[in-house]
Amino acid sequence: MFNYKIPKPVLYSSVIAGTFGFACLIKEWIGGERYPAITQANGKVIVITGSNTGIGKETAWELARRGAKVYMACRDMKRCEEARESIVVSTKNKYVYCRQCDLSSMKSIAEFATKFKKEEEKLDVLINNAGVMRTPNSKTQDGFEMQLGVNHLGHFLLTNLLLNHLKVASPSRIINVSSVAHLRGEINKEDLNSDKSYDPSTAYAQSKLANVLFTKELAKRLEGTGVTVNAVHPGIVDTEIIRHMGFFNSWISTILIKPFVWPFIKGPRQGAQTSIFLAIDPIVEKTTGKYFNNYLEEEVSASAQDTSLARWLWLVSEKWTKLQEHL
Ligand SMILES: NC(=O)c1ccc[n+]([C@@H]2O[C@H](COP(=O)([O-])OP(=O)(O)OC[C@H]3O[C@@H](n4cnc5c(N)ncnc54)[C@H](O)[C@@H]3O)[C@@H](O)[C@H]2O)c1
Repeated sequence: MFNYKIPKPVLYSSVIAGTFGFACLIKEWIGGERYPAITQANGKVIVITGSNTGIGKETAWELARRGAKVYMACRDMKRCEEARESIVVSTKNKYVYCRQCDLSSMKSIAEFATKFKKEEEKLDVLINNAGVMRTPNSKTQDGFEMQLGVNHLGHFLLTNLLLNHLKVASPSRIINVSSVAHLRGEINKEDLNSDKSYDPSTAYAQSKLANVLFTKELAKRLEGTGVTVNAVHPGIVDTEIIRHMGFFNSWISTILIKPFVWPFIKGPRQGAQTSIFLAIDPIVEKTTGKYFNNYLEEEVSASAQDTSLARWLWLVSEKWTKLQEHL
């Protein structure tokens, strides 16, 4: 009889390596397939908000790799420049630019749009990606609740200011990065700006529902122009979005919780794939007013399908952002 005992160090390291390998396989499976490399973006002018980190940075990298001229519309110019340099070096595409655009300031958004329109004659793709989550109770420079202001109102104004340039490039596309969190969102008509009471999680869900309602209403208003607009849930992605989430952003969580959840959450590159697909794939050139997750169209919540609510939100957003004065 064969009587060979596996030495303990060998046994333990095999178990660890096997478990790690299995975790990697789960992560790849959860992350989904990478968008296939055939579609190029040469000659396309693309604006991506919040593209110095996370999903936005990976979206910028991939579209630059495919030949697009990418404008990184960011709040923090130092971090934007660092990200831009790394993208230019690794993609060898020098047509990647940093431009200041703080979505918590209507003035900054208007300045960005004016400058962009002087620099470019058309815009092929606008990716409204920037976002904040569960911020402490705070207001933007114009007095909007921070999450509603940055995630929805800022993008509402930016998109409207760039619409003519998108029409010039028609067929062209807008992608709004929303979230599965919209499913539990409600639009609080009595206290949209959370002035009377504030809950960080409720305000985030409201802002992400606003992204879907904006997508639906804008798609209607753009019928016949060749400009499409779709929303996306990127998945649960390991990014800096948790920066305001106390314990989950602490070193204790990094040591005790992250190793166990790591296989089940996407990396930023994986989280960017559906945005990239919606930005350039020919198959969705005419698709508009839809919500996607992992390349597939998905149902949205009942509130997100409420057309009169979408119209109400549009009118309020138009008024609050003083859109007509900016046009
Ligand atoms: N990470 C997730 O699990 C997840 C899930 C669902 C949806 N999302 C959405 O994905 C988008 C990207 O988030 P992420 O996960 O990459 O997070 P992230 O924090 O890494 O990136 C967000 C980006 O938005 C920028 N930003 C924040 N405030 C801004 C402002 N005032 N002006 C301009 N830019 C600003 C940040 O600087 C950053 O570049 C967000 O809209 C988020 O709501 C993320």
